[in-house]
Amino acid sequence: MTPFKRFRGLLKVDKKDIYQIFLYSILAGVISLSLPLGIQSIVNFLQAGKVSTSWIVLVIIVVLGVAMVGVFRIMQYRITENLQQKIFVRSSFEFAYRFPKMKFSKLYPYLPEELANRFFDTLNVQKGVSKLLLDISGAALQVIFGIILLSLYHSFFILFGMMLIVLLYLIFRLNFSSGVATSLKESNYKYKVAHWLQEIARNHMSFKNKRVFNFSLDKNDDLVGGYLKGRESHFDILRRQFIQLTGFKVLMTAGLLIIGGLLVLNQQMNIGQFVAAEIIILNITNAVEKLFSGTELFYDVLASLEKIGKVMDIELDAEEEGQYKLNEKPIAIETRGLSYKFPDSDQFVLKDVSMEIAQGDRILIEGPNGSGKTTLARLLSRVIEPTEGMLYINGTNYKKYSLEDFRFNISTINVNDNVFEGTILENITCKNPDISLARIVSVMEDLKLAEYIKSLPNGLDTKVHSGGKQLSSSIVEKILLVRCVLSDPRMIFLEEPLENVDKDSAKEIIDYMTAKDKPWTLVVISKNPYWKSKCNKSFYMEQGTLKN
Ligand SMILES: Nc1ncnc2c1ncn2[C@@H]1O[C@H](COP(=O)(O)OP(=O)(O)OP(=O)(O)O)[C@@H](O)[C@H]1O
Repeated sequence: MTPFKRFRGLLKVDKKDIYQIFLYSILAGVISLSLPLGIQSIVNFLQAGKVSTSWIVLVIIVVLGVAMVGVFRIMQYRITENLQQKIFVRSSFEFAYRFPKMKFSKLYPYLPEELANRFFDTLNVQKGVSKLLLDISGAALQVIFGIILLSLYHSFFILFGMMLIVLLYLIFRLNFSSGVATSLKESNYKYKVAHWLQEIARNHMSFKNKRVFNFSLDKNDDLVGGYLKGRESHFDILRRQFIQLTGFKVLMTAGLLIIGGLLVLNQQMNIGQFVAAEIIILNITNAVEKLFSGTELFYDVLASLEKIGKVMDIELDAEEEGQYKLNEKPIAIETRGLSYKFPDSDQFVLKDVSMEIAQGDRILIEGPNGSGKTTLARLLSRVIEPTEGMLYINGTNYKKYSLEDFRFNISTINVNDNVFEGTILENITCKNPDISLARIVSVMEDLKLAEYIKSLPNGLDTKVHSGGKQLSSSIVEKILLVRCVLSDPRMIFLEEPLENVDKDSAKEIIDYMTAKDKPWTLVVISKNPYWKSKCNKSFYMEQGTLKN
Protein backbone atom coordinates (compact mmCIF):
# COMPACT_ATOMS: atom_id res chain seq x y z
CA MET A 1 0.00 0.00 0.00
CA THR A 2 1.37 3.43 -0.88
CA PRO A 3 1.65 6.08 1.86
CA PHE A 4 -0.93 8.16 0.01
CA LYS A 5 -3.42 5.28 0.04
CA ARG A 6 -2.87 4.91 3.77
CA PHE A 7 -3.64 8.62 4.13
CA ARG A 8 -6.86 8.20 2.18
CA GLY A 9 -7.75 5.19 4.31
CA LEU A 10 -7.21 7.23 7.47
CA LEU A 11 -9.51 10.00 6.25
CA LYS A 12 -12.15 7.57 5.04
CA VAL A 13 -12.93 6.38 8.55
CA ASP A 14 -13.89 9.89 9.64
CA LYS A 15 -15.44 10.98 6.36
CA LYS A 16 -18.33 12.78 8.03
CA ASP A 17 -16.11 14.88 10.27
CA ILE A 18 -13.91 15.78 7.35
CA TYR A 19 -16.83 16.86 5.18
CA GLN A 20 -17.95 19.09 8.03
CA ILE A 21 -14.52 20.67 8.29
CA PHE A 22 -14.53 21.31 4.55
CA LEU A 23 -18.03 22.74 4.70
CA TYR A 24 -16.99 25.22 7.37
CA SER A 25 -13.86 26.03 5.34
CA ILE A 26 -16.00 26.77 2.29
CA LEU A 27 -18.43 28.90 4.30
CA ALA A 28 -15.55 30.78 5.91
CA GLY A 29 -13.93 31.12 2.48
CA VAL A 30 -17.11 32.58 0.95
CA ILE A 31 -17.50 35.03 3.80
CA SER A 32 -13.82 35.98 3.58
CA LEU A 33 -14.43 36.74 -0.07
CA SER A 34 -17.08 39.25 0.79
CA LEU A 35 -14.49 41.08 2.87
CA PRO A 36 -12.52 42.64 -0.02
CA LEU A 37 -15.81 43.36 -1.82
CA GLY A 38 -17.11 45.13 1.27
CA ILE A 39 -13.87 47.04 1.67
CA GLN A 40 -14.01 47.97 -2.01
CA SER A 41 -17.47 49.49 -1.54
CA ILE A 42 -16.40 51.23 1.69
CA VAL A 43 -13.44 52.81 -0.16
CA ASN A 44 -15.79 53.87 -2.94
CA PHE A 45 -18.18 55.44 -0.41
CA LEU A 46 -15.30 57.23 1.32
CA GLN A 47 -13.96 58.49 -2.01
CA ALA A 48 -17.35 59.93 -2.75
CA GLY A 49 -17.18 61.58 0.72
CA LYS A 50 -20.49 60.08 1.79
CA VAL A 51 -21.20 58.67 5.27
CA SER A 52 -24.56 57.15 4.60
CA THR A 53 -26.64 54.43 6.23
CA SER A 54 -25.44 52.02 3.55
CA TRP A 55 -21.86 52.76 4.57
CA ILE A 56 -22.67 51.91 8.22
CA VAL A 57 -24.59 48.80 7.18
CA LEU A 58 -21.64 47.73 5.06
CA VAL A 59 -19.20 48.24 7.94
CA ILE A 60 -21.46 46.16 10.20
CA ILE A 61 -21.72 43.40 7.57
CA VAL A 62 -17.96 43.26 7.13
CA VAL A 63 -17.40 43.13 10.92
CA LEU A 64 -20.06 40.44 11.29
CA GLY A 65 -18.39 38.50 8.49
CA VAL A 66 -15.11 38.50 10.42
CA ALA A 67 -16.96 37.28 13.53
CA MET A 68 -18.72 34.52 11.56
CA VAL A 69 -15.42 33.29 10.15
CA GLY A 70 -14.22 33.08 13.78
CA VAL A 71 -17.28 31.03 14.77
CA PHE A 72 -16.72 28.60 11.89
CA ARG A 73 -13.11 28.29 12.92
CA ILE A 74 -14.09 27.35 16.47
CA MET A 75 -16.43 24.68 15.11
CA GLN A 76 -13.64 23.33 12.97
CA TYR A 77 -11.31 23.24 15.98
CA ARG A 78 -13.87 21.19 17.92
CA ILE A 79 -14.19 18.66 15.11
CA THR A 80 -10.44 18.35 14.57
CA GLU A 81 -9.94 17.99 18.33
CA ASN A 82 -12.37 15.03 18.27
CA LEU A 83 -10.55 13.68 15.25
CA GLN A 84 -7.21 13.88 17.05
CA GLN A 85 -8.60 12.06 20.07
CA LYS A 86 -10.09 9.37 17.84
CA ILE A 87 -6.80 8.88 15.98
CA PHE A 88 -4.95 8.40 19.28
CA VAL A 89 -7.47 5.96 20.77
CA ARG A 90 -7.76 3.95 17.55
CA SER A 91 -4.02 3.74 17.08
CA SER A 92 -3.32 2.67 20.68
CA PHE A 93 -5.93 -0.09 20.51
CA GLU A 94 -4.64 -1.23 17.12
CA PHE A 95 -1.18 -1.66 18.64
CA ALA A 96 -2.47 -3.30 21.84
CA TYR A 97 -4.73 -5.66 19.90
CA ARG A 98 -2.28 -6.60 17.21
CA PHE A 99 1.00 -7.39 19.01
CA PRO A 100 -0.24 -10.50 20.85
CA LYS A 101 -2.03 -11.72 17.72
CA MET A 102 0.76 -11.20 15.19
CA LYS A 103 1.87 -14.33 13.42
CA PHE A 104 5.11 -15.43 15.06
CA SER A 105 6.63 -16.28 11.68
CA LYS A 106 5.93 -12.72 10.43
CA LEU A 107 7.03 -10.94 13.59
CA TYR A 108 10.29 -12.75 14.26
CA PRO A 109 12.46 -10.68 11.86
CA TYR A 110 11.56 -7.58 13.91
CA LEU A 111 12.25 -6.50 17.45
CA PRO A 112 8.74 -6.00 18.87
CA GLU A 113 9.81 -3.19 21.23
CA GLU A 114 11.25 -1.30 18.29
CA LEU A 115 7.97 -1.69 16.41
CA ALA A 116 6.07 -0.46 19.46
CA ASN A 117 8.13 2.76 19.36
CA ARG A 118 6.32 3.59 16.16
CA PHE A 119 3.26 4.37 18.20
CA PHE A 120 4.85 7.76 18.80
CA ASP A 121 4.30 8.53 15.13
CA THR A 122 0.60 8.62 15.99
CA LEU A 123 1.27 12.03 17.55
CA ASN A 124 2.69 13.31 14.24
CA VAL A 125 -0.38 11.99 12.44
CA GLN A 126 -2.73 13.52 15.01
CA LYS A 127 -1.20 16.98 14.84
CA GLY A 128 -0.44 16.79 11.13
CA VAL A 129 -3.87 15.68 9.98
CA SER A 130 -5.70 18.37 11.92
CA LYS A 131 -3.33 21.06 10.70
CA LEU A 132 -3.63 19.82 7.13
CA LEU A 133 -7.40 19.78 7.32
CA LEU A 134 -7.67 23.20 8.91
CA ASP A 135 -4.90 25.30 7.47
CA ILE A 136 -4.19 23.60 4.22
CA SER A 137 -7.74 23.02 3.11
CA GLY A 138 -8.43 26.65 4.07
CA ALA A 139 -5.37 27.87 2.19
CA ALA A 140 -6.18 25.85 -0.93
CA LEU A 141 -9.73 27.20 -0.91
CA GLN A 142 -8.41 30.70 -0.37
CA VAL A 143 -6.24 30.39 -3.49
CA ILE A 144 -9.12 29.02 -5.57
CA PHE A 145 -11.71 31.52 -4.29
CA GLY A 146 -9.24 34.37 -4.60
CA ILE A 147 -8.58 33.56 -8.22
CA ILE A 148 -12.33 33.18 -8.92
CA LEU A 149 -12.95 36.55 -7.33
CA LEU A 150 -10.18 38.20 -9.31
CA SER A 151 -11.63 36.78 -12.48
CA LEU A 152 -14.83 38.76 -11.73
CA TYR A 153 -12.86 41.96 -12.18
CA HIS A 154 -11.64 41.11 -15.64
CA SER A 155 -11.73 38.02 -17.85
CA PHE A 156 -7.96 38.31 -18.21
CA PHE A 157 -7.61 37.18 -14.60
CA ILE A 158 -9.37 33.88 -15.44
CA LEU A 159 -6.60 32.81 -17.77
CA PHE A 160 -3.97 34.06 -15.38
CA GLY A 161 -5.60 32.25 -12.45
CA MET A 162 -5.82 28.96 -14.30
CA MET A 163 -2.20 29.21 -15.29
CA LEU A 164 -1.24 29.76 -11.66
CA ILE A 165 -3.25 26.77 -10.44
CA VAL A 166 -1.64 24.51 -13.04
CA LEU A 167 1.78 25.84 -12.01
CA LEU A 168 1.03 25.20 -8.34
CA TYR A 169 -0.08 21.65 -9.14
CA LEU A 170 3.08 21.03 -11.18
CA ILE A 171 5.27 22.21 -8.30
CA PHE A 172 3.45 19.81 -5.99
CA ARG A 173 3.65 16.86 -8.43
CA LEU A 174 7.31 17.50 -9.15
CA ASN A 175 8.29 17.22 -5.50
CA PHE A 176 5.73 14.81 -4.07
CA SER A 177 7.41 11.40 -4.53
CA SER A 178 10.90 12.52 -3.58
CA GLY A 179 9.46 14.54 -0.67
CA VAL A 180 7.79 11.45 0.77
CA ALA A 181 10.75 9.16 0.02
CA THR A 182 13.30 11.43 1.72
CA SER A 183 11.01 12.02 4.68
CA LEU A 184 10.71 8.24 5.06
CA LYS A 185 14.47 7.80 4.83
CA GLU A 186 14.95 10.40 7.55
CA SER A 187 12.30 8.67 9.65
CA ASN A 188 13.99 5.26 9.22
CA TYR A 189 17.21 6.63 10.63
CA LYS A 190 15.30 8.31 13.45
CA TYR A 191 14.08 4.87 14.50
CA LYS A 192 17.51 3.32 14.11
CA VAL A 193 18.95 5.97 16.44
CA ALA A 194 16.08 5.49 18.93
CA HIS A 195 16.56 1.74 18.80
CA TRP A 196 20.26 2.00 19.44
CA LEU A 197 19.64 4.33 22.40
CA GLN A 198 17.21 1.73 23.70
CA GLU A 199 19.89 -0.94 23.35
CA ILE A 200 22.39 1.20 25.27
CA ALA A 201 19.79 1.86 27.98
CA ARG A 202 18.91 -1.82 28.21
CA ASN A 203 22.56 -2.85 28.48
CA HIS A 204 23.72 0.16 30.45
CA MET A 205 25.70 -2.02 32.87
CA SER A 206 27.77 -3.60 30.09
CA PHE A 207 28.31 -0.21 28.47
CA LYS A 208 30.06 1.12 31.55
CA ASN A 209 33.19 -0.59 30.26
CA LYS A 210 35.32 1.99 28.41
CA ARG A 211 35.79 -0.12 25.29
CA VAL A 212 32.11 -0.99 24.97
CA PHE A 213 31.26 2.62 25.79
CA ASN A 214 33.43 3.90 22.93
CA PHE A 215 31.85 1.36 20.61
CA SER A 216 28.38 2.59 21.58
CA LEU A 217 29.31 6.18 20.78
CA ASP A 218 30.89 5.20 17.43
CA LYS A 219 27.80 3.29 16.45
CA ASN A 220 25.62 6.21 17.52
CA ASP A 221 27.80 8.48 15.40
CA ASP A 222 27.25 6.27 12.33
CA LEU A 223 23.50 6.23 12.82
CA VAL A 224 23.25 9.94 13.49
CA GLY A 225 25.36 10.47 10.34
CA GLY A 226 22.76 8.51 8.38
CA TYR A 227 19.98 10.54 9.95
CA LEU A 228 21.65 13.84 9.06
CA LYS A 229 22.18 12.65 5.50
CA GLY A 230 18.51 11.68 5.28
CA ARG A 231 17.50 15.03 6.69
CA GLU A 232 19.76 16.92 4.30
CA SER A 233 18.28 15.13 1.29
CA HIS A 234 14.79 15.93 2.56
CA PHE A 235 15.81 19.52 3.11
CA ASP A 236 17.09 19.67 -0.50
CA ILE A 237 13.60 18.80 -1.71
CA LEU A 238 12.02 21.36 0.60
CA ARG A 239 14.49 24.01 -0.54
CA ARG A 240 13.81 23.23 -4.19
CA GLN A 241 10.11 23.42 -3.53
CA PHE A 242 10.50 26.68 -1.64
CA ILE A 243 12.45 28.26 -4.49
CA GLN A 244 9.78 27.14 -6.96
CA LEU A 245 7.02 28.49 -4.74
CA THR A 246 8.84 31.79 -4.27
CA GLY A 247 9.13 32.04 -8.05
CA PHE A 248 5.42 31.32 -8.22
CA LYS A 249 4.66 34.07 -5.71
CA VAL A 250 6.87 36.58 -7.52
CA LEU A 251 5.21 35.73 -10.82
CA MET A 252 1.76 36.00 -9.30
CA THR A 253 2.35 39.29 -7.50
CA ALA A 254 4.08 40.90 -10.49
CA GLY A 255 1.48 39.61 -12.93
CA LEU A 256 -1.48 40.70 -10.89
CA LEU A 257 -0.02 44.10 -10.02
CA ILE A 258 0.83 44.81 -13.64
CA ILE A 259 -2.55 43.61 -14.90
CA GLY A 260 -4.37 45.50 -12.13
CA GLY A 261 -2.37 48.68 -12.77
CA LEU A 262 -3.00 48.52 -16.51
CA LEU A 263 -6.70 47.95 -15.94
CA VAL A 264 -6.88 51.00 -13.64
CA LEU A 265 -4.92 53.11 -16.12
CA ASN A 266 -7.25 52.03 -18.90
CA GLN A 267 -10.17 52.82 -16.60
CA GLN A 268 -11.48 49.28 -16.73
CA MET A 269 -11.17 49.13 -12.92
CA ASN A 270 -11.62 51.83 -10.30
CA ILE A 271 -9.35 52.47 -7.29
CA GLY A 272 -11.71 50.64 -4.89
CA GLN A 273 -11.56 47.55 -7.07
CA PHE A 274 -7.79 47.88 -7.29
CA VAL A 275 -7.47 48.00 -3.47
CA ALA A 276 -9.79 45.00 -3.18
CA ALA A 277 -7.77 43.12 -5.78
CA GLU A 278 -4.63 43.94 -3.76
CA ILE A 279 -6.20 42.42 -0.63
CA ILE A 280 -7.09 39.30 -2.59
CA ILE A 281 -3.56 39.07 -3.97
CA LEU A 282 -2.18 39.41 -0.45
CA ASN A 283 -4.53 36.65 0.73
CA ILE A 284 -3.46 34.36 -2.09
CA THR A 285 0.22 35.01 -1.35
CA ASN A 286 -0.29 34.15 2.32
CA ALA A 287 -2.24 31.05 1.36
CA VAL A 288 0.58 29.90 -0.93
CA GLU A 289 2.98 30.35 2.00
CA LYS A 290 0.74 28.14 4.11
CA LEU A 291 0.54 25.57 1.33
CA PHE A 292 4.31 25.35 1.36
CA SER A 293 4.50 24.65 5.09
CA GLY A 294 1.59 22.27 4.54
CA THR A 295 3.40 20.14 1.98
CA GLU A 296 6.33 19.74 4.39
CA LEU A 297 3.87 18.54 7.01
CA PHE A 298 2.12 16.36 4.46
CA TYR A 299 5.37 14.49 3.67
CA ASP A 300 5.95 13.94 7.39
CA VAL A 301 2.41 12.69 7.95
CA LEU A 302 2.73 10.27 5.03
CA ALA A 303 6.08 9.03 6.37
CA SER A 304 4.54 8.55 9.84
CA LEU A 305 1.59 6.67 8.37
CA GLU A 306 3.98 4.45 6.49
CA LYS A 307 5.95 3.67 9.66
CA ILE A 308 2.79 2.83 11.59
CA GLY A 309 1.30 1.07 8.57
CA LYS A 310 4.22 -1.37 8.35
CA VAL A 311 3.31 -2.59 11.87
CA MET A 312 -0.38 -2.81 10.98
CA ASP A 313 0.51 -4.80 7.85
CA ILE A 314 2.06 -7.65 9.85
CA GLU A 315 -0.24 -10.59 9.37
CA LEU A 316 -2.29 -11.72 12.35
CA ASP A 317 -3.07 -15.26 13.41
CA ALA A 318 -6.10 -16.60 11.59
CA GLU A 319 -9.28 -16.27 13.62
CA GLU A 320 -11.29 -19.20 12.37
CA GLU A 321 -14.34 -20.59 14.09
CA GLY A 322 -13.41 -23.96 15.58
CA GLN A 323 -15.61 -26.94 14.77
CA TYR A 324 -15.11 -28.43 18.25
CA LYS A 325 -14.66 -26.97 21.73
CA LEU A 326 -11.99 -28.22 24.11
CA ASN A 327 -13.47 -29.96 27.13
CA GLU A 328 -12.45 -29.64 30.76
CA LYS A 329 -9.97 -32.51 30.55
CA PRO A 330 -6.20 -32.21 30.11
CA ILE A 331 -5.21 -31.89 26.46
CA ALA A 332 -3.62 -34.71 24.47
CA ILE A 333 -1.38 -33.99 21.46
CA GLU A 334 -0.02 -36.24 18.75
CA THR A 335 2.27 -35.43 15.86
CA ARG A 336 3.00 -37.39 12.68
CA GLY A 337 5.98 -36.56 10.48
CA LEU A 338 6.05 -33.00 11.75
CA SER A 339 8.64 -30.80 10.03
CA TYR A 340 9.35 -27.11 10.23
CA LYS A 341 11.53 -24.57 8.47
CA PHE A 342 11.60 -20.83 9.01
CA PRO A 343 9.99 -18.91 6.13
CA ASP A 344 13.24 -17.33 4.93
CA SER A 345 15.36 -20.47 5.20
CA ASP A 346 15.59 -23.70 3.16
CA GLN A 347 16.82 -25.80 6.05
CA PHE A 348 14.40 -27.81 8.15
CA VAL A 349 15.03 -27.20 11.86
CA LEU A 350 12.57 -29.96 12.74
CA LYS A 351 12.43 -33.12 10.69
CA ASP A 352 9.81 -35.82 10.70
CA VAL A 353 8.87 -35.63 14.38
CA SER A 354 6.25 -38.16 15.45
CA MET A 355 5.28 -38.23 19.11
CA GLU A 356 2.34 -38.87 21.40
CA ILE A 357 1.47 -36.86 24.46
CA ALA A 358 -1.46 -38.40 26.30
CA GLN A 359 -3.90 -36.56 28.57
CA GLY A 360 -2.20 -35.78 31.87
CA ASP A 361 1.28 -36.78 30.67
CA ARG A 362 4.28 -35.08 32.27
CA ILE A 363 6.73 -34.73 29.38
CA LEU A 364 10.34 -33.62 29.41
CA ILE A 365 12.03 -32.48 26.18
CA GLU A 366 15.80 -32.73 26.30
CA GLY A 367 18.63 -32.27 23.87
CA PRO A 368 21.70 -30.17 23.10
CA ASN A 369 21.55 -26.46 22.21
CA GLY A 370 20.03 -25.75 18.85
CA SER A 371 18.52 -29.23 18.54
CA GLY A 372 14.99 -27.81 18.07
CA LYS A 373 13.40 -28.13 21.53
CA THR A 374 11.96 -24.61 21.57
CA THR A 375 10.75 -24.93 17.98
CA LEU A 376 9.00 -28.20 18.83
CA ALA A 377 7.31 -26.63 21.88
CA ARG A 378 6.20 -23.70 19.71
CA LEU A 379 4.66 -26.07 17.20
CA LEU A 380 2.89 -28.04 19.91
CA SER A 381 1.56 -24.83 21.48
CA ARG A 382 0.46 -23.55 18.03
CA VAL A 383 2.67 -20.47 18.06
CA ILE A 384 3.88 -21.58 14.64
CA GLU A 385 2.29 -23.77 11.98
CA PRO A 386 3.92 -26.98 10.77
CA THR A 387 5.55 -26.80 7.33
CA GLU A 388 4.84 -30.50 6.81
CA GLY A 389 3.20 -33.28 8.77
CA MET A 390 0.19 -33.44 11.04
CA LEU A 391 -0.69 -32.27 14.50
CA TYR A 392 -3.65 -33.75 16.37
CA ILE A 393 -5.31 -32.25 19.43
CA ASN A 394 -7.35 -34.77 21.43
CA GLY A 395 -7.15 -37.09 18.44
CA THR A 396 -8.47 -34.54 15.93
CA ASN A 397 -6.81 -32.35 13.32
CA TYR A 398 -5.61 -29.27 15.25
CA LYS A 399 -7.43 -26.93 12.86
CA LYS A 400 -10.78 -28.17 14.17
CA TYR A 401 -10.13 -26.17 17.36
CA SER A 402 -10.03 -22.40 17.11
CA LEU A 403 -6.73 -20.85 18.08
CA GLU A 404 -8.55 -18.65 20.57
CA ASP A 405 -10.12 -21.62 22.35
CA PHE A 406 -6.81 -23.49 22.35
CA ARG A 407 -4.89 -20.52 23.73
CA PHE A 408 -7.54 -19.97 26.38
CA ASN A 409 -6.90 -23.50 27.62
CA ILE A 410 -3.11 -23.59 27.61
CA SER A 411 -0.44 -21.68 29.47
CA THR A 412 3.14 -21.16 28.37
CA ILE A 413 6.23 -19.74 30.02
CA ASN A 414 8.95 -18.87 27.54
CA VAL A 415 12.56 -18.29 28.36
CA ASN A 416 12.39 -14.50 27.97
CA ASP A 417 9.07 -13.97 29.74
CA ASN A 418 9.03 -11.52 32.58
CA VAL A 419 6.64 -9.62 34.82
CA PHE A 420 4.89 -6.53 33.48
CA GLU A 421 4.50 -3.19 35.18
CA GLY A 422 1.73 -3.35 37.75
CA THR A 423 1.13 -4.91 41.18
CA ILE A 424 2.10 -8.50 41.97
CA LEU A 425 -1.62 -9.27 42.24
CA GLU A 426 -2.21 -7.94 38.72
CA ASN A 427 0.72 -9.97 37.51
CA ILE A 428 -0.63 -13.22 38.86
CA THR A 429 -4.38 -12.81 38.29
CA CYS A 430 -4.55 -10.29 35.41
CA LYS A 431 -7.51 -8.89 37.38
CA ASN A 432 -9.59 -12.04 36.92
CA PRO A 433 -12.38 -11.60 39.52
CA ASP A 434 -13.10 -15.35 39.57
CA ILE A 435 -9.86 -16.14 41.36
CA SER A 436 -10.42 -16.08 45.12
CA LEU A 437 -7.83 -14.81 47.56
CA ALA A 438 -7.82 -18.18 49.34
CA ARG A 439 -6.86 -19.89 46.07
CA ILE A 440 -4.14 -17.33 45.37
CA VAL A 441 -2.65 -17.86 48.83
CA SER A 442 -2.81 -21.63 48.50
CA VAL A 443 -1.11 -21.69 45.07
CA MET A 444 1.52 -19.20 46.26
CA GLU A 445 2.27 -21.51 49.18
CA ASP A 446 2.57 -24.52 46.88
CA LEU A 447 4.87 -22.64 44.54
CA LYS A 448 7.02 -21.20 47.36
CA LEU A 449 6.09 -17.56 46.76
CA ALA A 450 3.98 -16.99 49.88
CA GLU A 451 6.87 -16.31 52.28
CA TYR A 452 8.30 -13.61 50.06
CA ILE A 453 4.92 -11.89 49.60
CA LYS A 454 4.39 -11.93 53.39
CA SER A 455 7.71 -10.17 53.86
CA LEU A 456 6.60 -7.23 51.68
CA PRO A 457 4.97 -4.28 53.50
CA ASN A 458 2.36 -4.03 50.73
CA GLY A 459 2.08 -7.76 50.09
CA LEU A 460 0.31 -8.57 46.84
CA ASP A 461 -0.28 -4.89 46.19
CA THR A 462 3.44 -4.23 45.84
CA LYS A 463 4.17 -2.57 42.55
CA VAL A 464 6.72 -4.22 40.32
CA HIS A 465 8.64 -2.44 37.60
CA SER A 466 8.65 -3.51 34.01
CA GLY A 467 11.02 -6.47 33.64
CA GLY A 468 10.92 -7.13 37.39
CA LYS A 469 13.83 -4.82 38.13
CA GLN A 470 13.53 -4.86 41.91
CA LEU A 471 12.78 -8.59 42.05
CA SER A 472 15.26 -11.43 42.19
CA SER A 473 15.12 -13.68 39.13
CA SER A 474 13.81 -16.63 41.20
CA ILE A 475 10.85 -14.54 42.41
CA VAL A 476 10.04 -13.57 38.81
CA GLU A 477 10.07 -17.27 37.87
CA LYS A 478 7.72 -18.09 40.73
CA ILE A 479 5.33 -15.23 39.90
CA LEU A 480 5.09 -16.44 36.30
CA LEU A 481 4.42 -19.96 37.50
CA VAL A 482 1.68 -18.82 39.90
CA ARG A 483 0.06 -16.88 37.05
CA CYS A 484 0.28 -19.98 34.87
CA VAL A 485 -1.37 -22.27 37.45
CA LEU A 486 -4.09 -19.74 38.39
CA SER A 487 -5.18 -19.51 34.75
CA ASP A 488 -6.55 -23.09 35.07
CA PRO A 489 -4.75 -24.48 32.04
CA ARG A 490 -5.49 -27.88 30.50
CA MET A 491 -1.95 -27.95 29.15
CA ILE A 492 1.24 -26.22 30.29
CA PHE A 493 4.43 -25.56 28.31
CA LEU A 494 7.45 -24.53 30.36
CA GLU A 495 10.73 -23.47 28.78
CA GLU A 496 13.71 -23.62 31.14
CA PRO A 497 11.65 -22.90 34.29
CA LEU A 498 13.08 -22.60 37.82
CA GLU A 499 16.62 -22.10 36.50
CA ASN A 500 17.30 -19.59 39.26
CA VAL A 501 15.33 -21.18 42.10
CA ASP A 502 17.22 -22.92 44.93
CA LYS A 503 17.53 -26.66 44.52
CA ASP A 504 15.24 -27.60 47.45
CA SER A 505 12.49 -25.14 46.56
CA ALA A 506 12.78 -26.19 42.91
CA LYS A 507 12.27 -29.82 43.91
CA GLU A 508 9.12 -28.98 45.86
CA ILE A 509 7.75 -26.92 42.97
CA ILE A 510 8.54 -29.71 40.48
CA ASP A 511 6.76 -32.18 42.79
CA TYR A 512 3.71 -29.91 42.73
CA MET A 513 3.72 -29.33 38.97
CA THR A 514 4.10 -33.02 38.19
CA ALA A 515 1.72 -34.36 40.90
CA LYS A 516 -0.79 -36.85 39.51
CA ASP A 517 -3.85 -34.95 40.74
CA LYS A 518 -3.10 -31.83 38.75
CA PRO A 519 -5.60 -31.29 35.90
CA TRP A 520 -3.13 -30.53 33.14
CA THR A 521 -0.77 -32.07 30.63
CA LEU A 522 2.74 -30.77 31.13
CA VAL A 523 5.55 -30.25 28.60
CA VAL A 524 8.86 -29.02 30.02
CA ILE A 525 12.16 -28.14 28.41
CA SER A 526 14.82 -28.27 31.09
CA LYS A 527 18.30 -29.47 31.92
CA ASN A 528 17.40 -30.05 35.57
CA PRO A 529 17.60 -33.87 36.11
CA TYR A 530 14.90 -33.74 38.78
CA TRP A 531 12.27 -33.07 36.13
CA LYS A 532 13.28 -36.32 34.42
CA SER A 533 12.77 -38.32 37.59
CA LYS A 534 9.27 -36.89 38.00
CA CYS A 535 8.08 -36.88 34.35
CA ASN A 536 6.47 -40.03 32.99
CA LYS A 537 7.96 -39.58 29.52
CA SER A 538 10.88 -37.79 27.94
CA PHE A 539 11.88 -37.01 24.37
CA TYR A 540 15.43 -36.41 23.28
CA MET A 541 16.01 -34.04 20.36
CA GLU A 542 19.12 -34.02 18.20
CA GLN A 543 19.60 -31.91 15.10
CA GLY A 544 15.87 -31.43 14.67
CA THR A 545 14.89 -35.07 14.99
CA LEU A 546 13.60 -37.20 17.85
CA LYS A 547 16.01 -39.86 19.14
CA ASN A 548 14.64 -42.75 21.12
N1 LIG B 1 14.42 -17.27 13.20
C1 LIG B 1 15.18 -18.32 12.84
N2 LIG B 1 15.54 -18.47 11.55
C2 LIG B 1 16.27 -19.52 11.16
N3 LIG B 1 16.70 -20.48 12.02
C3 LIG B 1 16.38 -20.35 13.32
C4 LIG B 1 15.60 -19.28 13.79
N4 LIG B 1 15.42 -19.44 15.13
C5 LIG B 1 16.06 -20.58 15.46
N5 LIG B 1 16.63 -21.12 14.39
C6 LIG B 1 17.42 -22.36 14.33
O1 LIG B 1 16.57 -23.43 14.64
C7 LIG B 1 17.31 -24.41 15.30
C8 LIG B 1 16.52 -24.88 16.52
O2 LIG B 1 16.47 -23.82 17.44
P1 LIG B 1 15.74 -24.00 18.84
O3 LIG B 1 15.74 -22.67 19.52
O4 LIG B 1 14.45 -24.67 18.63
O5 LIG B 1 16.72 -24.98 19.57
P2 LIG B 1 16.81 -25.34 21.12
O6 LIG B 1 17.07 -26.79 21.19
O7 LIG B 1 15.64 -24.81 21.85
O8 LIG B 1 18.12 -24.53 21.53
P3 LIG B 1 18.57 -24.00 22.98
O9 LIG B 1 18.80 -25.17 23.84
O10 LIG B 1 19.85 -23.27 22.68
O11 LIG B 1 17.49 -23.09 23.44
C9 LIG B 1 18.66 -23.83 15.65
O12 LIG B 1 19.62 -24.38 14.76
C10 LIG B 1 18.48 -22.37 15.40
O13 LIG B 1 19.68 -21.80 14.93
